[in-house]
Amino acid sequence: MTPPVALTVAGSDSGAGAGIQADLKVFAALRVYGTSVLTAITAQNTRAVRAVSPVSAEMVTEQLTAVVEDLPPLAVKTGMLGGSAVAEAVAQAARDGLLPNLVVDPVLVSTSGHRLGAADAVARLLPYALVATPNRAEASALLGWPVRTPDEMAEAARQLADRGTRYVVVTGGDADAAGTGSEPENAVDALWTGTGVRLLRGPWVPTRNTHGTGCSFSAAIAARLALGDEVPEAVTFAKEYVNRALRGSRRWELGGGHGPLDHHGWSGGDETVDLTGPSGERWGV
Ligand SMILES: Nc1ncnc2c1ncn2[C@@H]1O[C@H](COP(=O)(O)OP(=O)(O)OP(=O)(O)O)[C@@H](O)[C@H]1O
Ligand SMILES: Cc1ncc(COP(=O)(O)O)c(N)n1
Repeated sequence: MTPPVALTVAGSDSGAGAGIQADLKVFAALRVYGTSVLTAITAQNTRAVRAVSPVSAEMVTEQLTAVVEDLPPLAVKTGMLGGSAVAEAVAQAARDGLLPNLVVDPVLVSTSGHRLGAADAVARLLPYALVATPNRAEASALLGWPVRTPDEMAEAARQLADRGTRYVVVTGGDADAAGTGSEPENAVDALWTGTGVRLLRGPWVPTRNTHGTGCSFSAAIAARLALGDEVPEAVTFAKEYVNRALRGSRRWELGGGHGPLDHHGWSGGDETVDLTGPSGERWGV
């Protein structure tokens, strides 16, 4: 059967743990045909981003046109955009109706600490997004106040939806969502559904290999939307997928920094995923 098409509009990560490369791996793992529009080239590995070379807004528009006129996507995700000119080129494509089921991952800073984008550039896309997936730092930068606790994540999701995004998931996976500094029991995300907030809890995976979790999460949402899921189902699926991929690469030794995820389930058998939370509840929405 012909697979559905998804599109990622993002930066290249030469280490291939995040960015375009991660997105295409997720699309392939989830049996969706992935297409790509490059917004920037990064010289990057698991330890650091050494250099960034932006792609011009004109070239981004050319790539978008080439893809959508021949391989129209059923869902689209954006990651690293670089500057405002590229963000505006993508926003124009969205206004032209070329980017259905748009998932915006507001990439601002890499796990290794390098600045990859600007909040005002991301903000241009929020009115056209079906789903936005900021982590707490990104939500803080977009809103101008510090987002730390699950209650604050829920409020941030609601406030960001006021910018025109239908569904907002504020992710808290990158640190202890309760702000205590210790290893959390659950990775908590807050999903604004249009009528209220649901907290999504998944078992915390203790691992250093977290490079590309946010990219993989948003790509998995886009892939599931392309396959016909409603947003809450797509988000739940993506959270389970990332959890499995984190567990799979827990013991991998790739690079000296934050290593990548097991996108293809290669570790499958030896890392069983327990889909019940610590208190026995089934997690998800
Ligand atoms: N160690 C972990 N254990 C379980 N789930 C995690 C862990 N880290 C992240 N997640 C989950 O992964 C998804 C992506 O969230 P995260 O907050 O890491 O994105 P991000 O900070 O944008 O990622 P990155 O910037 O590393 O690409 C969320 O559902 C989050 O709960
Ligand atoms: C090209 C590109 N896009 C996105 C990220 C963010 O991913 P992470 O926060 O895991 O470093 C990245 N490092 N590089």
